[in-house]
Amino acid sequence: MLLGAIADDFTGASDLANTLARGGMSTVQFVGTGRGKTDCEAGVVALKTRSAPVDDAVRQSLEAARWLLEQGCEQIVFKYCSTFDSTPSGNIGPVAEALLRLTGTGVAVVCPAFPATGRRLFMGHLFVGDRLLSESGMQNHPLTPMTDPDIRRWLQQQTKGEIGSIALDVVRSGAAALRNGLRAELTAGHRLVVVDAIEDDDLATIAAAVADHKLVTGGSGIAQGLPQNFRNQGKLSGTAAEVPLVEGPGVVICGSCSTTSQNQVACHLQNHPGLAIDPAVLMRGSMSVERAARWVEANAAENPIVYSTAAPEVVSFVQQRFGREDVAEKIETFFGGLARRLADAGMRQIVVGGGETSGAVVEALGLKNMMIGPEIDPGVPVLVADRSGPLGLALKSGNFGAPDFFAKALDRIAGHE
Ligand SMILES: Nc1ncnc2c1ncn2[C@@H]1O[C@H](COP(=O)(O)OP(=O)(O)O)[C@@H](O)[C@H]1O
Ligand SMILES: O=C(O)[C@@H](O)C(=O)COP(=O)(O)O
Repeated sequence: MLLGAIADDFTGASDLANTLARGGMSTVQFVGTGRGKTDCEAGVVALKTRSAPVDDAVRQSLEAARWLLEQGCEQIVFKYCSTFDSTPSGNIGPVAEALLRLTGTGVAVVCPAFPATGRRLFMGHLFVGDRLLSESGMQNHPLTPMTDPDIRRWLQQQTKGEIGSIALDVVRSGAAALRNGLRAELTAGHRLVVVDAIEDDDLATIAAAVADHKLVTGGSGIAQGLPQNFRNQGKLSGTAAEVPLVEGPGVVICGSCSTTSQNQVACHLQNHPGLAIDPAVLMRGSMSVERAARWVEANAAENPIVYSTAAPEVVSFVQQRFGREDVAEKIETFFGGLARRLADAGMRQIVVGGGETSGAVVEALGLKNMMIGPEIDPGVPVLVADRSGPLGLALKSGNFGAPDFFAKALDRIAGHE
């Protein structure tokens, strides 16, 4: 393994794995460490640490990094969300600082930009499309409401060290100027440096500037140029793994409440049967995995959807009543159990909406690793795992994908255009 990545959630991991695979590195997404096939050029370890307690997130990330370094990785990427999902008390800052120490790195870039999905960083401020992050809908996220678009200020609340920043004009001056800028930041005692990027070319410049950095942090955009660094050194084989097609039956599970997911759920419901999961009903114990599974099986021929997706006011009402973490855990456990019950009974395609939800589903399925198939929409590939035969998956970030993503994902897993 040449490049090792640690992703703080499962949709983020598949987003990054997709970028590295498209960049020409043979890539595997691991669920936890030390398991399954390691003969790849890039390994992405998917963790579910985005909303975990800080100490837990740091411990798991360090364990993953140590394992990747043992596999021979020359560079470690810490992948977080392109909308910088975190709270003022963590976890991006503490994990990044712990990885700086572990890898003996002086300075690392911080860049969540992902222009293909509208995430652009200018003067340290993050935009989603034409809106500041804090007006993009992300301010209503159920677990990590992003209420400040200034990434320097947000990250500063999470770290012990002082945060540096490099503006777009330095990036546009080229990789050498950026390297000098990073050195100056290090001299000033800034070891995590927020770097502007608004176009793919900016990301390519940043990637070239950090070719010899042991640690790189960012969204998946930052990884677009990294395979080229290894190619320049003649280290890539140029061979990609064959990923099998997987025919149905299929189901969609959505626990994301983002604006994008709300539209995608509504779109899928126009032509497919749906089962809405009311968290209050779940909390009272009046809906069981078995009941939902029977409903899915009765509708299996029509690619049904099971979802807890709801509007912000509905989400905050139920959170006030039962507690934010308790509700999230109940829903995630339910969806994990549902996926396992369905896969045990022969479901071969599972499309999931939401990062935490995807983590719960993949962990409940007990998968070891996943091969990376074709891209469905920017940032979301087909994944194929082995679970008594091939199991086709798509793990969709809450904010990614076209309105018809769910139907398209099921088609793509089966190899239908
Ligand atoms: N109706 C709801 N009310 C409250 N919380 C919900 C509801 N539906 C889902 N959740 C929780 O909200 C979180 C959504 O996070 P996630 O799955 O990561 O989606 P996203 O990718 O949009 O961030 C999960 O923990 C999920 O269990
Ligand atoms: O960087 C991104 O936006 C995604 O890769 C990602 O991390 C998705 O997280 P969720 O929106 O929580 O699914």
